[in-house]
Amino acid sequence: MGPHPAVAAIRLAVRRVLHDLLTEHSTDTTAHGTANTPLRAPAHATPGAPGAVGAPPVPAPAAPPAYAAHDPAHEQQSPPPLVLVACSGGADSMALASALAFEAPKLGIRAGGVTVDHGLQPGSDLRAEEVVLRLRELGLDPVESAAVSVGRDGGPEAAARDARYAALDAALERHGAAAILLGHTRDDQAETVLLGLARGSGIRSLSGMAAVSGADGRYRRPFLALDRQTARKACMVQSLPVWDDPHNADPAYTRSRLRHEGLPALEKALGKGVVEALARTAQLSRDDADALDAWARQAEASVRDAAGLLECAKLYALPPAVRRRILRRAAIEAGAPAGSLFARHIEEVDRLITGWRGQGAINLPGRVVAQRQGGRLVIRQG
Ligand SMILES: Nc1ncnc2c1ncn2[C@@H]1O[C@H](COP(=O)(O)OP(=O)(O)OP(=O)(O)O)[C@@H](O)[C@H]1O
Repeated sequence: MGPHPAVAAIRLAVRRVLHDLLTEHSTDTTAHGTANTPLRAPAHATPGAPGAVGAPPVPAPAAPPAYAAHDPAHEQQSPPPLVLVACSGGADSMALASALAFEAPKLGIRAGGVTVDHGLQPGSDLRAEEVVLRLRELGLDPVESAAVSVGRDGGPEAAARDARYAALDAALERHGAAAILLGHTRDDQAETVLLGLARGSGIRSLSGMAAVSGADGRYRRPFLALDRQTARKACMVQSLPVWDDPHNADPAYTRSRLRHEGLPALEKALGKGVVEALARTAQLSRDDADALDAWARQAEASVRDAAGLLECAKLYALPPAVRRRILRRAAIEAGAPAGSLFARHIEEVDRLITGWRGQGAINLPGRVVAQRQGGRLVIRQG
C-alpha cells in the first residue's frame, strides 16, 4: 500500500524541486565546462516552474536522477550537495522537512534543517531546541537553530522576516548549501495576493511569492501549489508533532486577521474556490509583470537622449504601464529605496509627463527629486 495521499502529495512536490535543483546544477556545471560535473542530469525534464501555481500535475518521475555518490573518483572531488529546510516547527514546514528527509537520500542529496529563534516570546529558545530535536529525529543533518534579534524597521512582521532571511542566508552560506526550502502554501500565496491588492500598487504586488527566489535562486517553495490542509494532514498521518505559532492567531497582525477573518468571509461570499483563484491570479500576474518589466527595459534605451536624460515627449508616447516602470526604475537608480517608493509617488512623477502645467519638483523617498527641465525629466538625489 502506498503512502497516504497527503504524504504522497508533499513528497511529490519536494521531489520535483529536488529534480529541478539537480537539473540546474548539472546544466550550470556543463555550461561552465567543468570537467568534474558533480551531478548526473535527471532522466526527465520537469515541466513548468517548481511548485508553480496552476502547474499541471505531473506523474512521479520514473527514473529519479541521482547524485553520483557511487563514483569513487568523484567522491574525492566534492561532497554531495546539501539542501536545507527552513522549519518553524509549524505544520507546513514540518511536513516539508519530513518530505525532504524522505526524498533527498533517494537522490543522493544531503538534507539538513535550520530553525530561527526570533526571541519574541518567553521560552522561544527552548522551542527552537525542540524543533532541532524533531528535525534530527527525521534524519536531517546538519540541523541548527539560529537566534536573531528582531529590530523595528517596517513593523513587527517585516522586521521578523528580515531577521529570519538574514539568518537563513547566513546558514546557507555557512554550510555551502545549494538551496533552502520554505513551507509557504497556496493559502499563504492567496493571503499575499490579497495584501498586495489592498496596497493598490499594481500587478507586481499581486504576483505574490515566487516558487524560486533569492540570490542564485537559493529559496525554493515546493508547497506553493498545495493547500495548508494537505500539509496538516500529512503531519497528522505521520504522527509528526507540530507547533502552532500564537502569532498566527494574534489579531494584532494583519496577516492573521486576513487568515482568520478576511479569507473566511470571502469564501463565504464567493465560494470555496477563492483561495485557488487568488493563487492562480498570482501566477498570471507574475507572468504579465515579467513581460512588462522586459518591455520597459527594452524601451528605456529609446527614450534617453545622447546625454542619457529621459525625453518627456518620447515617454509620453509609451503605454502608461511601460512608462511608469521606466520612471520607477529611474527613481530607484537615483537612490530611492524600492520598499518606500509607492504607486502614488510614481503617479506624481508621471504627471510631469502627462499633465505638464509647469509644476515644481517632486520629492521622492531617499531625498530623490524629480523635475522637468527643457523637455527632459531629471531624477536625482538632492
Ligand atoms: N522561525 C522560523 N524558522 C525557520 N523557518 C521559518 C520560521 N518561520 C517561518 N519559517 C519558514 O517560512 C515559511 C513561512 O512561514 P510563515 O510563518 O509565514 O507561514 P506558516 O504557514 O505559519 O508556516 P509554518 O506552518 O511552517 O510555520 C515556513 O513554512 C518556514 O519554511
